[in-house]
Amino acid sequence: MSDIKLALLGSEGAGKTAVLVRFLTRRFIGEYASSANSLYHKRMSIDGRQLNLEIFDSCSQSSGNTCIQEEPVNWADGFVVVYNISDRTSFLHAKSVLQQIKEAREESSKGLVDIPVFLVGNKQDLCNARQVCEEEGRALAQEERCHFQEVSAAEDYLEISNLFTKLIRHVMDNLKHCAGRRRYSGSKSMAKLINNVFGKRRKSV
Ligand SMILES: Nc1nc2c(ncn2[C@@H]2O[C@H](COP(=O)(O)OP(=O)(O)OP(=O)(O)O)[C@@H](O)[C@H]2O)c(=O)[nH]1
Repeated sequence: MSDIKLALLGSEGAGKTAVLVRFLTRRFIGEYASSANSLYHKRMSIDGRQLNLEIFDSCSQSSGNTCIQEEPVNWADGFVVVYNISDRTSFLHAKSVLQQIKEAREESSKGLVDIPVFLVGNKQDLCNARQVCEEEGRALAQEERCHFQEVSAAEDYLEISNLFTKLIRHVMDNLKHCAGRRRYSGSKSMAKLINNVFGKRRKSV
């Protein structure tokens, strides 16, 4: 059984929880009362391999209290960075998060290890209020060497499921590639990035 750890990052209201809940339950729940970071657990099978998935969902309204007991820098094996296509500020925030991940990655691995990242433009159903065009999202993803997909947590299940599957496959390949080496060395900025968003609440779906 492989352990795969993912973290969802993005600005307040971008739809991180909605995207994640869609993936985990196939359902869209309009409102989430959460005001804390959450850790979701799911067992699943991909390509015949059993996986123990842990997904950290950061909450922008959490007090930001920090520190997991284990070394935080080793925590996430992959990231999903979510913005809202009808909110340019959330896109700029996603851009800054991608840059932080990139810096942390460069610092921790000297470019040897790529941490898989998916940039997700959510709320595609609100295209009449669109503030970020799809090409901008794709261009940013190219610049930051990550995957890109626009979705609607409100309307899509398949696309969201496919994007998580793609990310998880990429993480599995990456972990195979890193086997025998230390996954990521101690990077202060990666620790800071995770620490900034990590809380201890746990949820099982
Ligand atoms: N129209 C539309 N609304 C969405 C979609 N995804 C999420 N929402 C709504 O956007 C609001 C915020 O969604 P959340 O999933 O709570 O966003 P979040 O990024 O987890 O927000 P924080 O927990 O505050 O960081 C909620 O009212 C959702 O119903 C979508 O694809 N389309």
